[in-house]
Amino acid sequence: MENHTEVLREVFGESSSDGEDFDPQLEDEKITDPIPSWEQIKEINGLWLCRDFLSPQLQSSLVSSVLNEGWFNGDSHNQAMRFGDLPAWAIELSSSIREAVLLGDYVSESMDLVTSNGWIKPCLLPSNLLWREPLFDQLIANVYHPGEGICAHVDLMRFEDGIAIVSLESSCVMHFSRAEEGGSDIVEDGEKHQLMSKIPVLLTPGSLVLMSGEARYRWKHEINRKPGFQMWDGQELVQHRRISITLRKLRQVD
Ligand SMILES: O=C(O)CCC(=O)C(=O)O
Ligand SMILES: [Fe+2]
Repeated sequence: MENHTEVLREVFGESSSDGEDFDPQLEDEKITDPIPSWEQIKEINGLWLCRDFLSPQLQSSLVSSVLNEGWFNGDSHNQAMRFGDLPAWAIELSSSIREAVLLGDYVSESMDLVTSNGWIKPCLLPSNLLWREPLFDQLIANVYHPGEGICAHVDLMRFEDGIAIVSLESSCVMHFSRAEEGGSDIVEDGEKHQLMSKIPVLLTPGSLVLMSGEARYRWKHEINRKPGFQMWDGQELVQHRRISITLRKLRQVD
């Protein structure tokens, strides 16, 4: 962000003091409590994870809001999509995402921008995406029972760049693999194995994933919850129901 003071002023309001210039240092406690901690997935440009995005209370209230929509009342339904006007809770969720990005960028930019080797810290989400209106206008809520997941895919091109996924309930491992075809495949015992290894990312309840740029367009993501695939730290994760909320923006058609 170019001017954080302005941005923070806009989002969090004026300083409570007497009209003096806004001083982020003085405002620290108000605006950085709690500070979201963002982790960059180093192997994949544009992939960020915020593990403490939603407190346990906010997680349960979000689960209630989703279930209260009645989308999953029949056993056969495990996915719901909404376009355009999103439910109030989803609009609130979008605002919290924008806020978490702003706070994350604010915290990292308050440190030295340029490191000793001249490398500039990448931002969480390019500002043209962060400030578009609305930030998101499409949502998918998925409910996964134990053993259920989602095949490797790149999200459809009908959606713009900048995709957010909020995870609730059971933890899972999402794997990322390069979307490029051919090149590095080898054939062994009649099966195709990709030389390129998959990058595992642990999605704990209440976490937020942000995908933009390469992470969104050049990497596939998948969740394989078949036995043996949900390994983390040498242990297989115990599976319960998992709910995810994916937020995206539809591409404008000219
Ligand atoms: O459930 C998830 O965490 C991912 C969902 C997803 O990738 C999608 O709906 O495109
Ligand atoms: Fe996806």
